[in-house]
Amino acid sequence: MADRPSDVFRPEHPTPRELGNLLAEFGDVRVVTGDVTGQLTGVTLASGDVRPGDLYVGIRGAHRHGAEFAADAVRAGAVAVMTDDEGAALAAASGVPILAVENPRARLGAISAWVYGTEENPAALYGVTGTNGKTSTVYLLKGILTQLGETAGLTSTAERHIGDRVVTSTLTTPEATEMHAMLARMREVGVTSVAVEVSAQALSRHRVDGLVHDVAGFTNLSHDHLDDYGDMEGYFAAKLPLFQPDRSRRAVVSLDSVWGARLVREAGVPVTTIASLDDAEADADWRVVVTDETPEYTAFTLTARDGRMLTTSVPLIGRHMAANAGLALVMLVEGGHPFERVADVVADGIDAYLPGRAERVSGDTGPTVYVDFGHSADAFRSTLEAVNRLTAGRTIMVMGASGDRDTTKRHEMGRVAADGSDVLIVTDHHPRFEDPQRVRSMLLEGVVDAEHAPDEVLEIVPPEAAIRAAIERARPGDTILWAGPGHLAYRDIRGEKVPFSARDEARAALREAGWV
Ligand SMILES: CC(=O)N[C@H]1[C@@H](OP(=O)(O)OP(=O)(O)OC[C@H]2O[C@@H](n3ccc(=O)[nH]c3=O)[C@H](O)[C@@H]2O)O[C@H](CO)[C@@H](O)[C@@H]1O[C@H](C)C(=O)N[C@@H](C)C(=O)N[C@H](CCC(=O)O)C(=O)O
Repeated sequence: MADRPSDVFRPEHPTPRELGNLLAEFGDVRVVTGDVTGQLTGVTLASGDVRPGDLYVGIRGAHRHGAEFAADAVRAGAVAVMTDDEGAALAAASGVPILAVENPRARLGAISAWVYGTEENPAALYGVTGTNGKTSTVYLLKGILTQLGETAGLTSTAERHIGDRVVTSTLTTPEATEMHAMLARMREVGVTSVAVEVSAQALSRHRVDGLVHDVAGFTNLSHDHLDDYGDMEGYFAAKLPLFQPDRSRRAVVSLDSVWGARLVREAGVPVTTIASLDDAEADADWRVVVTDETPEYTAFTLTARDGRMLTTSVPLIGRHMAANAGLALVMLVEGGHPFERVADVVADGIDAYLPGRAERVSGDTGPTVYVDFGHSADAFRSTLEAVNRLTAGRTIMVMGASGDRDTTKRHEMGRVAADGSDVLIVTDHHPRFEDPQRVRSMLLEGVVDAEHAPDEVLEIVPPEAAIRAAIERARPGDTILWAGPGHLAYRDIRGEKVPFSARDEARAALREAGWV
């Protein structure tokens, strides 16, 4: 079978379900046409991903109605189509039974869980949400779980790990159809715990329906995605459902952002709290205190209110990474791992590799270069603070912002970037369909409002030229922070995914400059 991401999301030995039983199980699903006999072995939302035996679900999207692709799905082996009334008309000629339900997207989680038998999932689920630090926390969870001797799975913005298979992600949180298929596959390969990165969009769009997390974790909340949610209240409201009993059994909430205390008040499950910032709420149940910072690692202690304490480190820069690691550790303790055992396995440090998260791409000579995924003012602030503490020379920042996404955050991103850097190079990231010049101008307007003026502010495109300009200016002892592109292997330019890796580009530029 072709090695495409959707293949590893599938169980290899699915238990067939009778199509007729689906109707008995889900009383709101109606038969529009056809004879509902036959068996289902999968369910999918995308015609290109259909496998023989699938139920194809056609939903109305932002651009198309999925039912328009019912005939393609049937050619690929779909045995039935489920859609809404509008879709039923579009799919009428597909030649397989057509089922209708009022809001198919809202039923996807339950139906996928039924098809793949994941209602009773044997693996422990650890779900992480928040604006920044979600991806890092799920990688740290996986790292610590592995140190604890578990077979851990992971789903994140960067990658999905299913047993020893690693595939690159498209969405942060997969659609419910893929999520349940992936959990079924993980069960087949003996995964015992799964770290799940849960985006606000995933909660709003029913992508994690049918999942009950053993522990839900909250990192922080700051300005992002307001194009989707209007204001911070709306954004917070989108995250809140993860902390209700139908989605989680218990929660660990960081008090490092003001929204943490609010979440503690509004969560519907038992909550344990953690804090790492000096000015964060004083009476957290757990506290992270950074004891040492180097360009290679951040060491910290994690102390409980009752005096239990562990000492460990993360192979990453920044106090925010210690905060993420503390959250992961407490989530595991809340998930039932004895504290003493957790403390023991991490005593020599947490073993985790995070692709494109403050990832050091430089060698031992020349300037230090990190590539990071941070794309909010708050993320810039945390990483720049770490870089400035660790840099003897100058801090050179290369940054851009995504086109066709929340424009209101750009001003603050520009301001924070200028405040924290000695040389600032504004470049392009994913323009999508937006004029990249407009994106840069909005960032530069923020730069003008900064309290601290960098020695140099440059606007350089394309990003290949921007990183070379940064390296040209850098001397040993300086640090270059390239924020935004992270692990990604493409740039989205007018809807086309143009191959591009900031990590490879930075390494190539360092080689050209003779530093490696
Ligand atoms: C705004 C949004 O969420 N869009 C998602 C949506 O796309 P859409 O509504 O445009 O879909 P569409 O093109 O109209 O197609 C409608 C239906 O027809 C199907 N179709 C379409 C064409 C075809 O040939 N065959 C076919 O079956 C599609 O699979 C879909 O089910 O449904 C698609 C299929 O599942 C998603 O890939 C797509 O996510 C896009 C890529 C996206 O960028 N989403 C972002 C906003 C997002 O969800 N981000 C979050 C958070 C990131 C973060 O943490 O910062 C995430 O979890 O990734």
